[in-house]
Amino acid sequence: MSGPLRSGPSSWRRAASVVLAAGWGRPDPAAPSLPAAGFRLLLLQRSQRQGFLPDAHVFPGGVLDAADSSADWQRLFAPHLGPPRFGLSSALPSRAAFPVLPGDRPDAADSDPAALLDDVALRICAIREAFEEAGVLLLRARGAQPHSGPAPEPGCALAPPPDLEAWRARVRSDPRHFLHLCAHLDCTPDIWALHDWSAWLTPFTRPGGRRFDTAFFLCCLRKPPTACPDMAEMVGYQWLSPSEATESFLSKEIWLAPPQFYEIRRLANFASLSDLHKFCLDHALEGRERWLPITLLTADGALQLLPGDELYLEDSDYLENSLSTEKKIEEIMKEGKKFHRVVMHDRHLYSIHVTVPTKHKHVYPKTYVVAKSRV
Ligand SMILES: CC(C)(COP(=O)(O)O)[C@@H](O)C(=O)NCCC(=O)NCCSC(=O)CCC(=O)O
Ligand SMILES: Nc1ncnc2c1ncn2[C@@H]1O[C@H](COP(=O)(O)O)[C@@H](OP(=O)(O)O)[C@H]1O
Ligand SMILES: [Mg+2]
Repeated sequence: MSGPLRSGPSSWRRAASVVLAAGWGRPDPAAPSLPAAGFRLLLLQRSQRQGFLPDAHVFPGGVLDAADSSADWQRLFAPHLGPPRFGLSSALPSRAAFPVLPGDRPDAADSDPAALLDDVALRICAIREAFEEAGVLLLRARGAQPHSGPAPEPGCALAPPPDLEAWRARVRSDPRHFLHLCAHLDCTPDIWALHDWSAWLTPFTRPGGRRFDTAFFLCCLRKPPTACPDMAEMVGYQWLSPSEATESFLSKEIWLAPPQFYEIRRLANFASLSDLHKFCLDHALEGRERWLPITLLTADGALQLLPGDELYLEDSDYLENSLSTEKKIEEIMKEGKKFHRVVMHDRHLYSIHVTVPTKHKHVYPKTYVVAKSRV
């Protein structure tokens, strides 16, 4: 296996995404007032003109803007909820030491006492992006009974305002308008409905490639809100269950990048929306981990190695390099036992191998191997 050749440091963009899981299917006839049993996920189709992941299906999300941590939000959250956490439950213990990014900095609020904490600002970013990209408003009326900590039940998105398109154009041109929209609707971003879920760093693929440091939040909704892609950055959308999304990917109807595929397979562990929501409430994560997948190029495909895998190297050289081998995937898989990896046989054929125990009370996907006839 060959190792690193030095290349310059990437510039990292901080970003946030929200995985929207909405109740789907017929309610139980025995308990019609309860929400539907199953759930589907909102996947947005990126434009082919995007510089990064063109045409991919992704969860709503994008780059953190200074407006997301503006102290001006404090007035909107008042009088019930105040800084620093605005009623969010206590902070997760800080992340593992690896990897440290060149641009890692203290929480914005450490350097500017008026700025919002990253935990709050990243949630506002994900909620703003869901509005910009899908027209979905994850907002909460300011007059609603304040609750301390995460939302006890899955909620609903707010009905879009009649002048949705005008507002969306304003917010897209200047993210500061998102606060004005919230004030106009007498709402706050529903930061309590977004649960910490995961964090992914874009793996190194080539020098100068775009790199994101993305926080993923999970939000359960009782029913799917109307989604309306902006038809610029996003040109389509689908609500798909984890198994439907997997099938659509394998049959080449949609393309998913490995982190999205991993998250979809992780969500396949949950049989119902209430199981998923209960998991988010009961298993509030015990720690924050940010994963840097390391790419291992093989003779016939590639692997993305994740922390805990026996080939994973906690070495900062792999922030800017991949590994390579002349061996084939099958050979590499026969040699090992301790797996936490996504195997990329080709662009539409991934498998996931997990034999490591989970950390921080999270759940990992089950090993997912596609039938030999499809390989
Ligand atoms: C898509 C986002 C990076 C936001 O981008 P935007 O253009 O909207 O600002 C983000 O939502 C996201 O998905 N982040 C997850 C981490 C990430 O970077 N995922 C892509 C991984 S690319 C990869 O694995 C290479 C695989 C390949 O090209 O075959
Ligand atoms: N009409 C359009 N077609 C393609 N991409 C668009 C677009 N309008 C905006 N974008 C791109 O979408 C990205 C914005 O993503 P987000 O707000 O989710 O972070 C930006 O990419 P760049 O980062 O390449 O400029 C922006 O250029
Ligand atoms: Mg985006």
